[in-house]
Amino acid sequence: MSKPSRLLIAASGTGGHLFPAIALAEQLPDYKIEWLGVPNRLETQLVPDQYPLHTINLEGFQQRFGLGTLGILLRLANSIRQVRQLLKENNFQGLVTTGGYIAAPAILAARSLSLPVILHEANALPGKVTRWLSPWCTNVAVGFAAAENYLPRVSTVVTGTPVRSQFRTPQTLDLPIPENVPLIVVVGGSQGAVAINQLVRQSAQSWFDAGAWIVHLTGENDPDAQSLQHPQYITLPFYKNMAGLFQRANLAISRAGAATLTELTVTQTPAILIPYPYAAEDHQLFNAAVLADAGAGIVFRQSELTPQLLESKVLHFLKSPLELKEMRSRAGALAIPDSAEILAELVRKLVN
Ligand SMILES: CC(=O)N[C@H]1[C@@H](OP(=O)(O)OP(=O)(O)OC[C@H]2O[C@@H](n3ccc(=O)[nH]c3=O)[C@H](O)[C@@H]2O)O[C@H](CO)[C@@H](O)[C@@H]1O
Repeated sequence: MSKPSRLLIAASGTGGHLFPAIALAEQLPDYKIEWLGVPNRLETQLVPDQYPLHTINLEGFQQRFGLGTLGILLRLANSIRQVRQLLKENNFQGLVTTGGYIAAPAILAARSLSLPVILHEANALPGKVTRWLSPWCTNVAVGFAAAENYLPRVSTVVTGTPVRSQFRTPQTLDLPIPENVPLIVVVGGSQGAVAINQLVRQSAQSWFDAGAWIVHLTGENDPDAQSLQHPQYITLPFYKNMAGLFQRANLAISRAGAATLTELTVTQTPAILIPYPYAAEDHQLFNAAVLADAGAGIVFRQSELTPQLLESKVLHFLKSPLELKEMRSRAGALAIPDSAEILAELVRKLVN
């Protein structure tokens, strides 16, 4: 039997970068996969035990201020050297990355060794590293077709963004929610969103009065997370079974990270989207526009959204099941549920 191919996956920082990479890795059980991340981010908790995690220190390189261009270049050169050494010592045959800062040294190191690189960009407005370095990659896959407009010199393929396998089969929900009540899920990306949490807590009473239940994923950093108590209200800092939750939900109130939006299309969950206003280059607004333009959701900028406006919009949806049904099917029309397999196929072609 031939030896398994060795693949390095560089994905780091947030759930939005990690979950799609984990979903892809799940489709490559015959590969010897190892992970590249940084020491103090979510990968130390989320990367499954079967993938050894190597870390490099990107501090300084990630800071926008403080270091001059020369400082940043020196850091980058140092990171590239570390990744090159890792790739050579372990005889990796290729690299997959989901973008972000970790992608810069990873792509440059792998290409300097002539290894194939597959870059997956989940956002509708590709990040800076993707825009700068995609011409160097062997293959560039995008989650949303809109991203292709920003990568004019690159040949890209629209693969969608991989979702964890649970999203594609019906999941049971281990939360005590009655069967026939409308369910609203509130989620602020993998870190939670304090501003959305506050808006929701101020608006929720009339949704309870209308019979709705709320599952509110607050993130770990909300000091007031426990301030609202109600029999129809479940609050958790983080929840693993997002597939079960989105499948059951009638409506989501959410930030507009690419991974979450992709999941919402796969589970066909209508959404009120409130893009994170401080995201790099306002990229969440571009993601949200993809769903809004397709009629799968509506978008509010955080600055224009008052508790009253949110309250009345949700009440409107709770009274309009037909409208929600149409939004569900429009969300479904955007979905590429087998994105992980499509990307895995690409990996098999290039890394062997
Ligand atoms: C603030 C910021 O810049 N965030 C970016 C970050 O995503 P960030 O991680 O903030 O957000 P995403 O929405 O893309 O992904 C969140 C992921 O965490 C999961 N989840 C969330 C809460 C929870 O309780 N349990 C759980 O499992 C979601 O199901 C999803 O898979 O990378 C994304 C992909 O490049 C970008 O589109 C986002 O804009």
